[in-house]
Amino acid sequence: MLPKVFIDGEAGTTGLQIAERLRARNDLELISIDPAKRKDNDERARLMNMSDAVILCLPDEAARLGVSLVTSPNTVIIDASTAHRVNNSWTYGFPEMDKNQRAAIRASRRISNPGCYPTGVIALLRPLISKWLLPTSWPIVVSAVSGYSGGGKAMIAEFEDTESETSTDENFRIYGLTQKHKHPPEMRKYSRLEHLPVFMPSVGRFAQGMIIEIGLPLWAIPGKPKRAQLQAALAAAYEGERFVKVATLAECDAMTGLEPEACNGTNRLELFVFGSDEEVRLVARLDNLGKGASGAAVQNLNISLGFDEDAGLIA
Ligand SMILES: NC(=O)C1=CN([C@@H]2O[C@H](COP(=O)(O)OP(=O)(O)OC[C@H]3O[C@@H](n4cnc5c(N)ncnc54)[C@H](OP(=O)(O)O)[C@@H]3O)[C@@H](O)[C@H]2O)C=CC1
Ligand SMILES: CC(=O)N[C@@H](CCC(=O)OP(=O)(O)O)C(=O)O
Repeated sequence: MLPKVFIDGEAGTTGLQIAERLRARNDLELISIDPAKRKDNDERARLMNMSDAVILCLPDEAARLGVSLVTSPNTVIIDASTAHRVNNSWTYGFPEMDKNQRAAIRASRRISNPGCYPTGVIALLRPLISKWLLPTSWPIVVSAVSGYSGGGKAMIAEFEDTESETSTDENFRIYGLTQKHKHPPEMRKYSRLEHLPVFMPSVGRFAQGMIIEIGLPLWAIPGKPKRAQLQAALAAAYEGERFVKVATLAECDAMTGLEPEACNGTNRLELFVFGSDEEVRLVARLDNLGKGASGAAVQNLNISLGFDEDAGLIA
């Protein structure tokens, strides 16, 4: 019998893209809820408990409630929301983060999908901190820009639907001005930082794709690490990984700019170390709906259910 997979929130931005990646597959059965019953808890519970895996693509509160509906001990939950990302009872669904992480994901029934921005931050910082090239106490400032699909259906309507009450004609804006964004605790925990990073997100008039940047004044860091050491640490950490690509220094030096949409439609995460031995710009690029959400959820599902890790995904 094929494993059954239920996406709760299938009609949302993340859910739709997961369904798109799974619908074409013949190695699993996708269970869909009658749209009229999508907020009926009895029906949700029935479908969840008959499934081998449930992917929650819901706002945080609805995701917490969704988890409480799962009583079957065999059902794996992959939660795309922020609700359980720093909860020690859950496994963080970032397989490339650590050599043991895949095995942890495979053994777990509660997997929390990483946030889109934290995916870039953790991918850049964790190897540098692990190799002692950056002290855990270093003050980190993260600047980032996302496409507007990052804000889900509501933000898509803001940018695309001129009839919407919240319709905007802005092309770009910074946000998260109070430093209360939901992502810094996750960035701190899995990068192994002592302090919360300062987080400076922004959104632009393009649907999908994102860039995350961290500037490091190497001259000020104890031990004065060289740019090549940083690049080598990243390249070593992700050697052999099909979805994480670390640019060589020559590739970085040949570039004069970087746009955020190049990974769209893929599950790729690209990492760059620009600059000199004095100052570097660490950069991550990904599709917020690819490795930042839906692609990552499918990758975790594949690991959890024992499929090829890249089934349904584009590297
Ligand atoms: N968009 C992105 O780039 C990313 C999103 N995520 C996370 O994924 C989750 C979903 O986000 P996204 O897809 O963007 O959001 P959307 O707003 O696009 O979709 C959310 C879906 O959840 C449904 N929903 C809301 N409340 C309930 C409820 N109580 N019971 C059942 N269904 C409900 C909505 O139904 P309806 O609107 O029809 O009522 C909608 O279909 C969020 O936690 C988000 O943080 C994670 C990484 C990136
Ligand atoms: C442009 C925009 O608004 N982006 C969202 C991030 C996407 C998201 O929903 O966050 P998760 O990755 O944690 O689920 C935000 O900043 O809240």
